[in-house]
Amino acid sequence: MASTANEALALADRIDSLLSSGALETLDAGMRRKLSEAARKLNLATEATGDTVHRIVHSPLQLPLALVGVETRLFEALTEQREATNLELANMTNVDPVLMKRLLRYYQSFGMVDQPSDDLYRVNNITSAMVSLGGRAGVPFYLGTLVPAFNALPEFLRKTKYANVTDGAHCPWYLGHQTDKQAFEWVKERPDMMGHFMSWMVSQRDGLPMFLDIIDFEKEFAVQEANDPVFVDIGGALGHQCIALRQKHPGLVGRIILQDREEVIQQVKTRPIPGFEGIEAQSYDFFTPQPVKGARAYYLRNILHDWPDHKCVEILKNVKSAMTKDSRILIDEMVLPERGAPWRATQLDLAMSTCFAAMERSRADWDSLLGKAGLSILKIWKYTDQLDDCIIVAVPH
Ligand SMILES: C[S@@+](CC[C@H](N)C(=O)[O-])C[C@H]1O[C@@H](n2cnc3c(N)ncnc32)[C@H](O)[C@@H]1O
Repeated sequence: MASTANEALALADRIDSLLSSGALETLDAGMRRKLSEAARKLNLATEATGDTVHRIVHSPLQLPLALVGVETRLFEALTEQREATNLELANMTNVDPVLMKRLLRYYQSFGMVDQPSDDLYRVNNITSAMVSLGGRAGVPFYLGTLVPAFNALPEFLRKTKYANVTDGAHCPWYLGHQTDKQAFEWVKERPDMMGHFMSWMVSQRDGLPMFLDIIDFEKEFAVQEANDPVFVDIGGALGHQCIALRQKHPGLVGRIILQDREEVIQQVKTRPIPGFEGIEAQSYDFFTPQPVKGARAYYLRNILHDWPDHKCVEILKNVKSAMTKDSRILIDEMVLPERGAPWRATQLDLAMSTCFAAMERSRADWDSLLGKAGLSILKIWKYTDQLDDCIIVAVPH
């Protein structure tokens, strides 16, 4: 007992000295993650009951307060200045200094800024994350679009007697927003949310490996003729994955084609993101037959997780109708493990359920879904631990 207490005390001291040494910044991403996950588990395993309850009941404050920091440009100002006093930050953001002090007190207590002395605040890794494209887009997008649906989840489940949510026309989304519009239709009518949604699609996996890091696409999926479609990104948003492919393999032979809803393709055509040159953009509804025939790779990233099984079968059958013998479907999605699924994955699973009556899937779920669409899995390449993201290569039986 005494030795465990001594070990724990020594560990706490070592953590304190590591934090104050500045040495953490020299660690690579893998080591930082290992440490972060270990600390997270330790934190939860040692949390006192009162702290747990207060952390959870006040958790709905964190996202709105993050939005205040984003909208006032407080995080941006601190990132630019590296460190600043309360009054300097209040002046830079036009926030009442008394309110600013209270906000900063909250942010430092949640590790969102550092406070090296009584009246000095310093940027840290969390402040920088809030200034990244993901922070600037994800924070307002989640608060405006997903949170009302999240809040309706308990009432919805109570009313449906805790049945699994599988009907895209009847899920907490509609109750939370008091709307009859499906989520993509609702977002389409709100240009600010549409802008955040698209930026979030571009940035939500920033800092993680991508499928092109583990697959030599040019070697695996080459075509001979410049006119042959080599990569069709179905529901590819602004085309960031097409651009990544072009940048990774500048000499890749064949057409790279982005497909998405009309309003998204309009944005791509009028305001393309950098690097889109040479990529084709096509409006296409994936609930209709695929117009590009015989492509080498039909790629769907985070598409099927937006839809319940019966709708995914429709989408997949539409791809299948265009495939020739060399065509492959590349599904870029999570394959959830049966045990110990990562937190970034489980929260997305329930977010998909709440907004779309959809889900993240395990290997058994994928086998069952693809079987219903007349497809089999040829191979699965896993490329992230944080979310168990994989490329599932599927072909007709
Ligand atoms: C979750 S996002 C994924 C975007 C992109 N594949 C990625 O991984 O970043 C879903 C995408 O599907 C598109 N989408 C939704 N319904 C569609 C439909 N019926 N036909 C084509 N695209 C659709 C959306 O506009 C959005 O870009």
